[in-house]
Amino acid sequence: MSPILEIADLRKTFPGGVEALSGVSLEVREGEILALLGPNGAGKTTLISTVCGLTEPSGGTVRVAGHDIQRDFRAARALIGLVPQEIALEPFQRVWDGVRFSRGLFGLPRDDAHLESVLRQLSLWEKRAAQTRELSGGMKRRVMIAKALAHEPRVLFLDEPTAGVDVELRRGMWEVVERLKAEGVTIILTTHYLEEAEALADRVGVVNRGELLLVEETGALMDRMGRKELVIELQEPLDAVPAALADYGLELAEGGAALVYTYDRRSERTGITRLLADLQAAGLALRDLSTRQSSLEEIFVGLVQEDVA
Ligand SMILES: Nc1ncnc2c1ncn2[C@@H]1O[C@H](COP(=O)(O)OP(=O)(O)OP(=O)(O)O)[C@@H](O)[C@H]1O
Repeated sequence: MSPILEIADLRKTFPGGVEALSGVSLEVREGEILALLGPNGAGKTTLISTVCGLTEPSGGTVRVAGHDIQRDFRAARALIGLVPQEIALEPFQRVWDGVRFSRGLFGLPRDDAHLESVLRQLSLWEKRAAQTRELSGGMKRRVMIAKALAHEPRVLFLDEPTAGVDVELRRGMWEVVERLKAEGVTIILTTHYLEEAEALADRVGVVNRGELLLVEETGALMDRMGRKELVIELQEPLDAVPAALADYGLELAEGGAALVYTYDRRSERTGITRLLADLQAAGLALRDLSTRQSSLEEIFVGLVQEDVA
């Protein structure tokens, strides 16, 4: 299947000289959720704005379902829904009027059944007659999404959909995103929350200093980069790692009451069996063993540091 979004060597240098995008290439498959992760100022919003035609690229091309965003702007833009970072709504506008207006902007015929289904999907149907000023912050965000979906786009951009919202609202937003995916909408979201990418995304792209460092299946990224730690709790605390165990790169933790061994869970030989035998040979009595996997957060920090080095 050909990708729904094709970005090739996209560049953006702002007047004043900031190079926000320095040659980003990316293909997004229809129906997937792609999360773009990156620190503040990495270029995520610029990437989205450029794809959506709000910022003019300095170079490169963007095609949406084969339509070039510059040469064939109207056709390309009609396929895109954009939910920007900032909530921007008319305080006195009623929810229903707002979504109808958004659809009208694309010159589409009235389709109340579609708008009703969008509002229901976002749990806003009961609020259709409310003015936006009467809504909670979480509802306002959902109204922004409803407006972005009013013209039946095939690709939806969500720029930090859960920035600054509490855990419950964040989970509610994840459900919304998953429902949209089930409807066949391709979703590209930016986030600072690594658990969000891990929970939602089929693939993760890491952006740093205007470059896309990698794009990879979320699970494969975890597998490839995921280190595991074996935490060995000891009966008696230690002052230092015994010299006989120096080869394992163990770290003391919990005030000497635990040793931490880091290994690659994909490698054939993790070294755990030998380590346990050597622990016994060194006369150490164990209280408990546990393992934990490095999170996407640790992977991400590692990647960005590599890029800086
Ligand atoms: N209109 C503009 N004029 C000049 N520079 C800009 C403009 N918009 C963004 N930049 C610069 O481009 C770079 C990338 O910014 P961008 O907003 O795309 O980052 P981001 O990854 O979305 O960050 P955040 O996570 O903080 O939203 C930054 O250095 C920013 O200061």
